[in-house]
Amino acid sequence: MTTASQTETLGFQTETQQILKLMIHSLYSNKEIFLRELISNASDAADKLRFESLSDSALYENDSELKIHISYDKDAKTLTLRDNGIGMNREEVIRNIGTIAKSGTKEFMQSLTGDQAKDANLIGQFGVGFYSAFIVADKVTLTTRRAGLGKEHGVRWESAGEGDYTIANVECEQRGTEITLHLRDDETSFLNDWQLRTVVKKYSDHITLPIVLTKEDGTEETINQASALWTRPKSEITQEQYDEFYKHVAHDFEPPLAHVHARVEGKQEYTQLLYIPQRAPFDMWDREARHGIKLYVRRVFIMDDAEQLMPNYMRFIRGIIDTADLPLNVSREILQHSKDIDNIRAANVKKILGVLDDLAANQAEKYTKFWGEFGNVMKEGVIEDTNNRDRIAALLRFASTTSDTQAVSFNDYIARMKEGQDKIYFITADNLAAAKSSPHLEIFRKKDIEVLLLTDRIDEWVISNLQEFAGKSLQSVAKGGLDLGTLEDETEKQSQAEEADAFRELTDQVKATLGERVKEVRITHRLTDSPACLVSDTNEIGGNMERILKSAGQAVPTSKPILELNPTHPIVLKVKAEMGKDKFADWSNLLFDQAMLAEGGQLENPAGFVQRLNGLILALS
Ligand SMILES: Nc1ncnc2c1ncn2[C@@H]1O[C@H](COP(=O)(O)OP(=O)(O)OP(=O)(O)O)[C@@H](O)[C@H]1O
Repeated sequence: MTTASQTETLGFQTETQQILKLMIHSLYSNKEIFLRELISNASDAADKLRFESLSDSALYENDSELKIHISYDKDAKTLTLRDNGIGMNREEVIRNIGTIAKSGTKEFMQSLTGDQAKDANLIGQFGVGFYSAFIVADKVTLTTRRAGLGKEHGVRWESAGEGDYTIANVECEQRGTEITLHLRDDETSFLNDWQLRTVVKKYSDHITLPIVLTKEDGTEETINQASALWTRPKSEITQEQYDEFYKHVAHDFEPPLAHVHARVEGKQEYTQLLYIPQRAPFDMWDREARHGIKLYVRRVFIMDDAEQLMPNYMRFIRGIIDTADLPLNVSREILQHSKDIDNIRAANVKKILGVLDDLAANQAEKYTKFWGEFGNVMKEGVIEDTNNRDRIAALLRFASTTSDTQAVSFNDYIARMKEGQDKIYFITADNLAAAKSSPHLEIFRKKDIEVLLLTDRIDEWVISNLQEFAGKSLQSVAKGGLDLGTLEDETEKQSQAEEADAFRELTDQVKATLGERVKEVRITHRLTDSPACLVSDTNEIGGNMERILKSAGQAVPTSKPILELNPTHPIVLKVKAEMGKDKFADWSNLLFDQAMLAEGGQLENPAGFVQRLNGLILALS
């Protein structure tokens, strides 16, 4: 039980201390942002109060004019921010202020390099929030009372930002949170009307609540516009204001990559202000990741992370939707079954795809950055969003035999197709090096036909969901018989048929030797440099997919590969000459094993392979 004034000294989590230290060092050159962060929190606290009051208006305690106050005391060298928002109870203070409890904290700590410039970027991305106060203050006192609790339930938290903090229960007349920064001796330049006005204007003009400064002469002045940014006409909003608003809603430190702002009128009425971040958040692959955007109903904040407003594959989009069509008491459950919300989500997706189309067409550098950060998530869209599949497919970028980076679109590929080529060729592999050196590419190199190199795990699913693009079917170069259609002339086809006959006895005998390890053995002309390769049947899942599924612990139907031999390769000719002799079985197995290794597979019996290899080397020498 807590008694009034119960004082405790508690230690920060280890991570909190480390992050704090790093933050103070790395953000020092940009120290004024602490004001933005504290104002942003105060504004969120007001939003939360407004929302909770919808179902319990007593929470306003006869004080419904929500505001943020800034005042300072030159003699005491203190700067104070006060809000009459939701406030916190003791437990909430310990949980929210005493820890940096975020998903991704561990990943974040691991990603630190020790290089200050690099880490400064990362810390901004991670989110600095309340702790940025310690950039300029050597002591911070936070006094707060949660709306609806009696005045004896106030809490005072105090810390010098080193190892620990104290927390005590105090009487607190006013609901909300007051934060006093005891500024370091060299940070007193903030104790100045002009300086405060300038910084607030720069970073926090978009804040919907009035920010009231008590000036040196004791008079008060509202120093921001205090109207919701998204309700202002686009022509009156500067890029900088859009950027600062983004930082507030996204808790990001860097400006966004792009935004879209639109008002929809007619049957439904709503405003969209959506942003594409520059960088993927740390928790993008975390199941618990933040997802969705802020929902407002007629400018009243309703909820954060309204995941119904964005499909999963656009979970990195931040921003707000303000609608006139929902009741103020709308809940997450209602959102799940709302036709209005479905329509807004569909419209959001269209808007974001529109922005991406535009970046891809007109701002290549930005699009490349986007793809690097979010490409793998966008690929989920091909699987998830059948309505927009073709549009998303056009936004995909791949590595190919002409590009080591993921920069080739299907349209680029099609534009470079050879005369007579009617398929989009690709290969899937575990990594780029394996894809590039795959024997399956040899004939394509020889004929100068581009092949897409797909090395992300999700690519297998993307391809099987797409099947074709713009009427051109997607063809794995490692599946089925090689059919280059009109890319081959009649004489080539003729000589291939003749070779298949000439090698029939060999292929039959290799098949007899390998038995159950292979489905079939045949002659191929897809190889120029390698003696052999494995392919899978058209309807089977393929080696790469099989390995992915196995490593994910899934039961995989066993499919036997087809062994193809290169009739012009000296080793194959050597094996042909060995027919009927002692070493023939060793040679046959060797061909199979090396083909398996070349495609990134694993041998069932590696020691047996080495023994055979050594035996053959010795026999040759
Ligand atoms: N003025 C305030 N009133 C009420 N609660 C607050 C206030 N300031 C902070 N909090 C609480 O403390 C939490 C932590 O704040 P902090 O600024 O460190 O992180 P954040 O705002 O959640 O995220 P970020 O660090 O990305 O900005 C907030 O989520 C909120 O619950």
